[in-house]
Parts: sequence; structure tokens; C-alpha cells
Amino acid sequence: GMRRGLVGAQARLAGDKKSRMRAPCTALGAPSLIFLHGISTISFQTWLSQFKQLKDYALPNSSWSQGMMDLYSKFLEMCKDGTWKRIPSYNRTVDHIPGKAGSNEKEQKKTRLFLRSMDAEGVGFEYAMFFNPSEKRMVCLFQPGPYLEGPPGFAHGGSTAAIIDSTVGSCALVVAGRAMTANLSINYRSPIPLGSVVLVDSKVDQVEERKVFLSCEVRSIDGQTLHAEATGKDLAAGFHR
Ligand SMILES: CCCCC/C=C\C/C=C\C/C=C\C/C=C\CCCC(=O)SCCNC(=O)CCNC(=O)[C@H](O)C(C)(C)COP(=O)(O)OP(=O)(O)OC[C@H]1O[C@@H](n2cnc3c(N)ncnc32)[C@H](O)[C@@H]1OP(=O)(O)O
Repeated sequence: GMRRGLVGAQARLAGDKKSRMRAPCTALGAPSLIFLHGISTISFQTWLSQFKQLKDYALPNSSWSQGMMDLYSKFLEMCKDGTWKRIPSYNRTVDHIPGKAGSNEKEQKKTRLFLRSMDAEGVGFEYAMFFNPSEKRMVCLFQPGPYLEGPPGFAHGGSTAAIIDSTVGSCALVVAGRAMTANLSINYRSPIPLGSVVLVDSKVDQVEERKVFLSCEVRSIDGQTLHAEATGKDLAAGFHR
């Protein structure tokens, strides 16, 4: 069982020099340190899984159009001087929370982050987010796939709301820590063709205690078409729960 495995692994790692060299040492420090202190904070399973590569869905794949690739490369370029940071994207919310990545394996099978819940590439939400710390701005490059249809050939209003909610929500999360969307109001100005690429551009306008006020615009890559505009009100975790 878990306990015996744990003790066995602990002994093996702590005792046997060779395996200590083999186990991956990272910023977390040598495994023995983890076992000295780690046992009380994270389980062996979680410790191990942090080394197991979580699949980052915000990396280019063959379903991305040239437009999506070009926009991605443009933002990647702007990450070089630190102005922008690429936000990794996993298929479970907890995997984004430092220290919780890969936790409770068996639960892992049950829940999926909504926008990462379709198995095939390109059919649903293809997106990648970049954050600009000095502007408190989160942008999301979004390419809606054919399974997000609302009006024939165009994105469903709920899929647009979902990508806006996730971009605004992630912006509030990064700026204010754990946050929930309390209010999201969207004006739909021009339908988004399926397969096109749009930029969801959100920023924090104001923070008042726990309230985070954000605004967001969804535009075509050339900036010429305003598809939607939104305001969001997120509540940073109330801590009274
Ligand atoms: C940890 C950092 C990790 C770093 C992460 C890095 C990258 C992030 C990337 C990916 C993360 C992955 C996934 C996350 C991405 C997307 C998630 C998107 C966000 C969502 O999809 S999230 C789900 C939908 N969301 C809900 O499911 C919320 C249901 N709801 C509630 O849970 C409560 O309703 C709550 C908590 C909102 C408030 O409840 P509460 O008890 O905390 O606050 P309370 O009621 O006391 O109100 C305090 C003051 O806010 C005002 N206020 C309250 N509600 C208002 C409203 N609706 N409109 C206008 N004003 C409102 C009051 O009027 C009062 O104002 P005043 O003080 O002036 O009277």
C-alpha cells in the first residue's frame, strides 16, 4: 500500500547514494531534503508527479492556423525582455496552483478544465495566454474550432463568454491571487467566424479591497474588427470561508 511504498521509497532515496543521484534534483532541493521536511507538506506521490511533465496545452499544435502561429511568435518574441510572460495551460485547474500540480491522481481522471475538455486538437478552444505584469494585462490568442458553433459558421456566444471569463479570471488570479468571477457583462458587436483567430485583451482597471474590476476587448488580429467588449468584476477569495 501507499504507506509501505512510501517508507520503502524513503529508505531507498535517503539511504542508497546511487538512487539519490538518479532522482531528479530541482529547485525543490535534493530528494533527501524533501524527505526530511517534505513528508509533512507534500506526499511522495505529489512530489513525484511534480517531476512528471504535465501536458502544456498552450503550446502550438498542428491545428493552429498560420495566423495563430504568427501571433503566438509575436508574443513569444516580446517575452524575451520580460515585458510579457507566457502562461502555461493544463487540463485541470489545480495544476496551475504552485505546489498542487498533479495532486490526487485518482481525482485527476474525473475533472477537466472546461476549455481543455475536448480530446481532439483544434475542434474546441485552441488558445494561449500571455501576461504583462506592468500593465496588469492578460491577453489570450483564441482560435475557435468547429465544435464551438452558435450561428452557422460562427462561435457560440457561450464559447466567447467562456474564453473572456477565463482570460479575465486568469488576469484577476495572477493579479489578486485566488479569485472568482462575480459579474461579467458582454456586448457582442460582431460574430466570430469559426477557425479565425482573435485576441482577447483584458486588463485590471481597479482593485478595491477584494473587488477586482477588469475590462476586456475581443478583436480580429488586424485590430479592425471589434467582436466583443466586456467588463468583469471578480472577487478575490474572501478568506472568510
Ligand atoms: C492562485 C494563483 C495561481 C496562478 C494562476 C496562474 C494562471 C491562471 C491560469 C489558469 C487558472 C485556471 C483556471 C481558472 C480560469 C478561469 C476561471 C474563471 C473564473 C470563473 O469562472 S469562477 C466561476 C464562476 N463564478 C462563480 O461561480 C462565483 C459564484 N459566486 C460566489 O462565489 C460569490 O458570490 C462571490 C465569491 C463572487 C462573492 O461572494 P462573497 O461572499 O465572497 O462576497 P460578498 O457577497 O460578501 O460581497 C462582497 C462585495 O462584492 C459585491 N458583490 C458580490 N457579488 C457581486 C456580484 N455578482 N455583482 C456585483 N457585486 C457583487 C457585494 O455587493 C459586496 O460589495 P460591498 O462590500 O460593497 O457591499
